[in-house]
Amino acid sequence: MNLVRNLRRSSTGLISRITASSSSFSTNATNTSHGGWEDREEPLEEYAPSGLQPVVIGDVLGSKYRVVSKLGWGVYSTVWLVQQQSNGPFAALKLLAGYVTDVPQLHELEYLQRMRDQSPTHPGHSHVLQLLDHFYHQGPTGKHLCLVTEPLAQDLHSFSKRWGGSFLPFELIKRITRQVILGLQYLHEECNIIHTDIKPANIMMAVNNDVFATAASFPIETSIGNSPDKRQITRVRSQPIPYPIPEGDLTSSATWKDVQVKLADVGVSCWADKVDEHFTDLIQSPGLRAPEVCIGAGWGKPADIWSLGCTIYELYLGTPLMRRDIQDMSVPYIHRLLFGDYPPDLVNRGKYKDVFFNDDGSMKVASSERTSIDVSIRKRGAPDADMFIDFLKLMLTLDPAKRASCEDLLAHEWLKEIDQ
Ligand SMILES: Nc1ncnc2c1ncn2[C@@H]1O[C@H](COP(=O)(O)OP(=O)(O)OP(=O)(O)O)[C@@H](O)[C@H]1O
Repeated sequence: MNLVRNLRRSSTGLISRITASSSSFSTNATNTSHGGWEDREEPLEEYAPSGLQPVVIGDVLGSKYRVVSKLGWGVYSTVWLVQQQSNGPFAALKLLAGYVTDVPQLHELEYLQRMRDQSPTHPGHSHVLQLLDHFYHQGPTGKHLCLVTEPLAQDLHSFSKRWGGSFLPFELIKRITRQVILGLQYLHEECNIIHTDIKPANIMMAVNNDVFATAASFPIETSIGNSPDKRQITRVRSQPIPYPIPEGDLTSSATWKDVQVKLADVGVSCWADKVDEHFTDLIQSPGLRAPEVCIGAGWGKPADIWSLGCTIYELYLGTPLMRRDIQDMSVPYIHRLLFGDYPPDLVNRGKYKDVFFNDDGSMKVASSERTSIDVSIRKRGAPDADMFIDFLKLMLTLDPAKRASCEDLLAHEWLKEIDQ
């Protein structure tokens, strides 16, 4: 049951992962049992048999990785900043819950191996998370897969929040967009992987080793609690690494020339030729869910392109296309409001068409209301707003057969002046 609950929560994003903001760096070490930050960390119930493995700062895992701080956590894992020797390079160690090893549909290790080894010279290779090592850790409650990857700084969701009410600069958005598309092209065309959960929180920013060295010197906050089987668990406050905003004119392309982002979290991805073996048809977070997924019409690589469109919209406007707490059932209605009627062919293929559509093909919640994303995009006042709208709509095309591929997107004029 726990497993099913976890799989379901992860696949639909019903639990939002809340990572500590950069302000966590200014906190002092404490040892409180209850308080604010603990509520935003992994629930103690996850430390059940076959669940998460408790970790203490200073632990050595895999005989050589010393735990320095905590980078974050997810529904399947906790993620730690580790170092092999003092002054040595840092790495991120994802310690997966014990039950993950028993789920045949979860192939995170295989995806990461494919991503590392398939085509290292492809321009998208440097825009996907890189695996460095892996091993199994035998703890008192079971065997845990540990994935050692390159360490990254904060994700684009938390980075955008740091800008408060201001928009991310256009030049930065273009650069990020091009890199994410390259990374996705690499996954789709070279690795044969469908990501299934493209969203700002799964795109992370790369920084050099010095940034981790500085971060490693900040105080750590911990708290003691009890697991369901009454073990004493030390929980550690997450300290994702804030991306250092460069000096200079933030509207200039040159200022952002070194920015590098990577597609991360292939935990619920699938092989493009084995979609049927994926553990759920209801992939993606509801607000970024493709029309074909919503109505059960079968999905493939184009579903990632839809989520990519939602992601880029969010980076451009600083606000998601749909509220994060949108209900599964409401999503097709919002699609209609924003983008018009679902194509009849698509509706006819939908396993759940009766949930949303009447026999005559009209939607059950009838509304003549329409709105357009164009207005809010133009309000940002970019000289090339129309070009951007055209670019975005190649991704936010209701019919998956007509949606752009990564290759189409990379050839679009909106990206033409970006060189990396
Ligand atoms: N390589 C990395 N470098 C830095 N931080 C990382 C890295 N990998 C993961 N994290 C942090 O750990 C968190 C959890 O990782 P990840 O999303 O891969 O786990 P998950 O268990 O698959 O979670 P979920 O499915 O809930 O997203 C991320 O949100 C991020 O904050």
